[in-house]
Amino acid sequence: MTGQDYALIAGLVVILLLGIVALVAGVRKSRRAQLPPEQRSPFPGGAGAETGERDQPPLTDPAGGAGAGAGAGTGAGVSAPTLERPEAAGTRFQRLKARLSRSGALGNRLLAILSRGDLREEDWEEIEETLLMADLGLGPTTELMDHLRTQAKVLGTSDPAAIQGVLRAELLRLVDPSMDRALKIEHVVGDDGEKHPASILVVGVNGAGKTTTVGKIARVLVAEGHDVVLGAADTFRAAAVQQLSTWGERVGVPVVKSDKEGADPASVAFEAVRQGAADGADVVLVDTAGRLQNKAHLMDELGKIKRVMSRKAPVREVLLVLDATTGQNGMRQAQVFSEAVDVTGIVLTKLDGSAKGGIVVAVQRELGVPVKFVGLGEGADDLAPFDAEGFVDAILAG
Ligand SMILES: Nc1nc2c(ncn2[C@@H]2O[C@H](COP(=O)(O)OP(=O)(O)OP(=O)(O)O)[C@@H](O)[C@H]2O)c(=O)[nH]1
Repeated sequence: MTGQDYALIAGLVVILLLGIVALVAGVRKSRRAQLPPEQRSPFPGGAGAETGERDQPPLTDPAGGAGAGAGAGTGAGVSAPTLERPEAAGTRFQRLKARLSRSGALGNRLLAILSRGDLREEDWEEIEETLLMADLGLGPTTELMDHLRTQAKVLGTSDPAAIQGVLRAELLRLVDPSMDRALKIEHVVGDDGEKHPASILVVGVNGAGKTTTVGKIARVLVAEGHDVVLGAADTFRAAAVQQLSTWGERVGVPVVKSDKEGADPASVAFEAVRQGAADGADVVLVDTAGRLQNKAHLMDELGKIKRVMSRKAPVREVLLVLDATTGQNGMRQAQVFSEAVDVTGIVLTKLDGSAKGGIVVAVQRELGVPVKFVGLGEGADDLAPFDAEGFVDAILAG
């Protein structure tokens, strides 16, 4: 070959390389175009001025990392699905709060009683009964009734609007707007002195809505511009793993799971944390199997999952998912779960269509930890950060 031939081949190689680079850049750009826009985040470290544009998790299985038979991936195959753009956290409560009022037996009944004007003993008893039926709990109900009666003596009960104002203020005080409800998602510094993703463990009884909640919280975080990894540690129910994979796929979030049914959930949880750190994710959310609080070995298993997840860095949050319709039974669950794994926040699901909003107060009192999210429907974005004022206004709206 002549020198000219070599020059021609070199030129062709350069053109080919440039073509490949342009193609890869084009694919990445079009993928980013499918992703949610940056939003102002209500969470610490959320998307904002500092975070800038960043790559999202890959759509196909990231390589390796299959300790304990666990692997990560969305199962999306070769063709990249169009990613959904989840609703930002800030607008959700406003959109969904009508569902609380619609279920509003509480507001309607209270307003009907108060509007009678001069309240008699049987009216007071009816108010008390209404609050108890809304699962406010005995202690908070007694407190509220005492304040209400005292104020009624001062203000007189011929002005229903004044008493309603007192009722609103008292309910708000009980719901406690001062509680810190932000999800703790700042990075944690591990024993190795390195920054690790915030890991969040999600627990609760069967059917409370854990898997759905993990998927929904992932969407909230993605909408806020965070990189998330999910851990499918509900290895007991094969459908739960598939369910979580679908949640992940829809927003381009990798899901760490095991190929083996009945695999050790602690191993899957550990692998999720490891994968999250390797990917440089912000948050790792781990789903667990539903368990009855009276099954001691299953409660011990939760403790083990948390310990194993904490090997490199402490678990940031343990969220207890409670079905709001289970009423006082939920309180017992809350106590036992809290003893097993130190619950740091509560997610109340199925508050849509339930007149049991008082459980917010009861469960916060019982555990001393805040309700952080409320589930208000089966739609993918029907989970909202809890807003104390909005909540009280909605349940009183009737
Ligand atoms: N209406 C309504 N339904 C909900 C809400 N949250 C969850 N659900 C429904 O509750 C059902 C159970 O949800 P899952 O997420 O599968 O419950 P789980 O706790 O993971 O179940 P196990 O793994 O069996 O313990 C599903 O049909 C969900 O759609 C909510 O806020 N409102």
